[in-house]
Amino acid sequence: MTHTIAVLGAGAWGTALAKALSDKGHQVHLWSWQKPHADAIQRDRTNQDFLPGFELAPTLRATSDLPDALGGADMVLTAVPTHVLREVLGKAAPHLPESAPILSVSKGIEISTLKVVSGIFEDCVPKETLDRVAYLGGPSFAKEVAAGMPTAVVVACTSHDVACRWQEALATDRLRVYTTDDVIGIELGGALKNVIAIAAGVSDGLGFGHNSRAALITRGLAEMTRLATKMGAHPLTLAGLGGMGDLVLTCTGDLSRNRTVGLELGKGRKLDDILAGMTQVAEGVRTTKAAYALAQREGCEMPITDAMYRILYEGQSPLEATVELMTRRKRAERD
Ligand SMILES: NC(=O)C1=CN([C@@H]2O[C@H](COP(=O)(O)OP(=O)(O)OC[C@H]3O[C@@H](n4cnc5c(N)ncnc54)[C@H](O)[C@@H]3O)[C@@H](O)[C@H]2O)C=CC1
Ligand SMILES: O=C(CO)COP(=O)(O)O
Repeated sequence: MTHTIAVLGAGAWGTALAKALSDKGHQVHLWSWQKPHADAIQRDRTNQDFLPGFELAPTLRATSDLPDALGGADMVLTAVPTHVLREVLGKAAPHLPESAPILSVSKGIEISTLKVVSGIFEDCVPKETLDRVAYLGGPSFAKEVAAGMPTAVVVACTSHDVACRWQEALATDRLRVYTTDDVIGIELGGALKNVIAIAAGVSDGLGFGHNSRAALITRGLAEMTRLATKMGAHPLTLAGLGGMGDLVLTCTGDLSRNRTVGLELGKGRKLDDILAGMTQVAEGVRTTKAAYALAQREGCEMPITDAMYRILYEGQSPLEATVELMTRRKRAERD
């Protein structure tokens, strides 16, 4: 069965998913907030700014008019950076098609409220819409999905029916889609791994080796799991695609924007300079601030996140942060 799907957000991930959906036969309306960008996609049949090199199907229609993008859609996918989601949902809410399943693919935590994406949805859409909203997680670089490389993701939703509808809409022989009801687990896994990915990049940028990176991945997963389970997640979710899977991908894969930020920091560049040279979002930079505050609120020890906070927001040198991390109080592994 094919659908008309509005994809709100024409960055790398929104475009890769829009491409996957339209290649599968769905009618896709891809919304960019900037008219020249939408016009260029519509004219060139590619997204030169965020996902160059991939041809988009003739059935995909790009627009910068939000009501037009949502008009006639029976499914809606949101793919904008977390810090603009509230603004985009505010504008989209009056035009959301009744009873359409919604899928958010953002991975972050809002700094001003410490809310994950489901919390932002709670504030922005009518209550009766909420059980139609699903959340996507898992190791999935946009470029590899666009290139048709086998990828496995997870759709989390409180409604099994909605999760299955997205599973059905997205799945192909190159995109395997699992379902889960653990929304908070998938959301926190996807957001917190970005912080650890920056740390792994810092480690590599400092010239450290595989031992250091493996330690960061493993102890990163431990602190991600500590916070997520405290907030209601199932521990096995964090060991799955949306936790461990995405963590390994972004801590080791050179396509990761978060890991790239870390690499440059480790080499001694300043955060502002690094960000000024980037056109794409590295969610982990903002998420570090939010996760640091969230850990304090929840009384949860997150030493790698704390170290990243000191590097990103207090100007501590990566080397000094490393020494502090390595010499913190001695403890048992499973504490
Ligand atoms: N790129 C990837 O491989 C993956 C990304 N994600 C997540 O998806 C979300 C989106 O990421 P990407 O598409 O990669 O980001 P991106 O940096 O490639 O694109 C961001 C898009 O948001 C738009 N934008 C900026 N300000 C806006 C505003 N005020 N209103 C509306 N749109 C605005 C930009 O013009 C751009 O089209 C993030 O939360 C990211 O963590 C999740 C999985 C994979
Ligand atoms: O979340 C991602 C892949 O699953 C993308 O990671 P980056 O945002 O670090 O590129």
